[in-house]
Amino acid sequence: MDALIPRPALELAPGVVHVPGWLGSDEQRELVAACREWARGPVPIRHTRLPRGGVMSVQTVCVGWHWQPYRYSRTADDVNGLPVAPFPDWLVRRGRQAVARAYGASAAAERYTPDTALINFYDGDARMGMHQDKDERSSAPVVSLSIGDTCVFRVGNTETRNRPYQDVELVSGDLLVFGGPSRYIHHGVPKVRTGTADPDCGLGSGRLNITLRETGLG
Ligand SMILES: O=C(O)CCC(=O)C(=O)O
Ligand SMILES: [Fe+2]
Repeated sequence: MDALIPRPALELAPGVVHVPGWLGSDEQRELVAACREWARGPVPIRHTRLPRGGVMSVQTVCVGWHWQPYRYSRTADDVNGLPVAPFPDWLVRRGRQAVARAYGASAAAERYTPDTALINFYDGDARMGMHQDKDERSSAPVVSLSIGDTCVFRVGNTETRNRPYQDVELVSGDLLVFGGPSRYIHHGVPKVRTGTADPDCGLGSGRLNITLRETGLG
């Protein structure tokens, strides 16, 4: 849905680029359809268990490599032990397009080869606390795609989980890339605005976020 007031692409901090409306409705629906399949199996989407006994409020399924706190493996040892679905070539290409859009076309964007996707589904009161994505051995950028309900995404700093930070709204179809000096920023999702999804995005309710990453694992 085109906003009445256009939202320009912005570099929020060095290496953090927000591109509103990067994905069209058709592209969003294709991603939603792919995520629905991955959510069914071979490893079903679930609330990730944390080492101290809690569970995350978001539901997550992984492609390429399985993430569990705080490591990657080929098999989902904390779910059903099965190998996760392979990372498709079309998603590598999508990741390269995202990096090129955010940072400009370059040899580095062409070399970007994400090999894991974490697919998070937020419903009800699901949120994500401030954290760093630091279980990857590669320092290549993280590409984040948002579909469905709008959320408040908190862009923090590399030093602490606290201020300074800035809050941005991620709307259905938005791209956010964080890399370079901001690859290890703390970030989180303090709020999802229930019922704000674009009706054309393919998701009836809730919010879907897909992050593409290079694990740097062989
Ligand atoms: O849902 C989001 O926008 C962020 C997800 C995230 O930070 C993560 O999966 O590590
Ligand atoms: Fe993250």
